[in-house]
Amino acid sequence: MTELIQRKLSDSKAARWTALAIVAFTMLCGYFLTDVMSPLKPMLEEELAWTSTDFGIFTSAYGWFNVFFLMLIFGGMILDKMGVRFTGMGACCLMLIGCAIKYAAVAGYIGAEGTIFGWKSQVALASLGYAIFGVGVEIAGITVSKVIVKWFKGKELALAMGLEMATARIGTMLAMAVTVPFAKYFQSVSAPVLLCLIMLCIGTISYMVYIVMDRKLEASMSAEEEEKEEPFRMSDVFLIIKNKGFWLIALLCVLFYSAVFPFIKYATDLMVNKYHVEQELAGFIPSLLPLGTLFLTPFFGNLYDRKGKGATIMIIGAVMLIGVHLLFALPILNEWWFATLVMIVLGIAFSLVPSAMWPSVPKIIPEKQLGTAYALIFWVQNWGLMGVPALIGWVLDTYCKLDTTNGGPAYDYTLPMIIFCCFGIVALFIAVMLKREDKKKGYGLELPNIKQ
Ligand SMILES: NCCCC[C@H](N)C(=O)NCC(=O)O
Repeated sequence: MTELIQRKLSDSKAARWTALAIVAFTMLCGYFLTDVMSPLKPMLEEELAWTSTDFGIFTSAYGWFNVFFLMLIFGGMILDKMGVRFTGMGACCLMLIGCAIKYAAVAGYIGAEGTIFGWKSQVALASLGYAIFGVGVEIAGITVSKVIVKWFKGKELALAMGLEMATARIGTMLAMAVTVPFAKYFQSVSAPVLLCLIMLCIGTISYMVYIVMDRKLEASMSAEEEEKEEPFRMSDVFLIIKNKGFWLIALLCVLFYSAVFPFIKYATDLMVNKYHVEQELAGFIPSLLPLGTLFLTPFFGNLYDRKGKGATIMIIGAVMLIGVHLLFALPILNEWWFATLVMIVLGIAFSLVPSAMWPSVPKIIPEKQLGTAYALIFWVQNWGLMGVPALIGWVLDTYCKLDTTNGGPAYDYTLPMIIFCCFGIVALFIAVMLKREDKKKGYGLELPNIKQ
């Protein structure tokens, strides 16, 4: 009797790495727009008369709808109910709409004059666009995490997640390095946003290609495997939020990322103000951060896949984060080369924690609840991504303004850097608790991901 052994499409190395490359490119385009305005802070102040508070409001808009309208949580539920094809396309459309509104505002096509709710119309409309984009890119993020679990579970899961994050961070790196020269070349602060809009169109087309692959993957799955995909139930949310391990990961996530992503928004300005780097070159130093993560996130992901030690990796990352922000806060060595060295260390910390954190979630939460679990973690994280930039903008305007009559720096960044350092300290505390919880519950965070 001939026995037919059915091979899933994801069993093919070429197919699963191709699927990964396609969705990672979509994320690259999303991350480009996420950070494109950061290096433009000094130009926004000079050309559009934005204050640090305006910049802080705009930056915090990223999380408005995700946090207050629970859009991310709905996104996670939609993902678990409707699947990655529908949700991913919806996320791409939201990114495009948000980016178009943001471009129209920064270019002065809408809201060039007047105020809305007491804010400059331009700031309010650019923020609205960014808030819509924020929903899209976050839902795209959880969708892509689920896509990767679908193709890589029991295989090179952490390496794949690391590579996806590394690719996405090329977007952050481009935003840091090319934005100011690009804006100066076209003599327009909005030109880089237009470039992002074009990139997002390409990213959306790329996701359409993935949809074709996803259909083929499902067609290749046995009926038994498809049946395993039980429908999502509301009670799943309660099961997730009753899980202590979930809360520890969510808290570690918000604290760690609050000390990194909002820092990136101000890093170029820090380089100008504390390390006296030329405005046009200042973005290059923070761009080293995502550059380092390009190689290190997959490297640490691979290490986690093969050797385990996920919880320990997160603890080491948190310790490094504290050291880095302390060095940026201290009034020592205000030299560009020192800032560069410290930024490289931050790049290592920023590779360690995500490479272990995201692949640890499927060890704590069952696969059918993963979309919702990632969404809930991103939701908690978005409180930080929304609140911290606004807090730093306000702190800069209120406590850190310097006398600029002799053309010196405009801000003293000591206090903002101490705030970032405090997030690192609490993150370390949570990471230690997570390791203890893992020992108690046996999640297997210290074990390798690859099943022999
Ligand atoms: N600058 C992009 C923000 C994406 C936030 C997203 N919720 C996330 O944390 N993704 C994982 C990562 O490490 O980028």
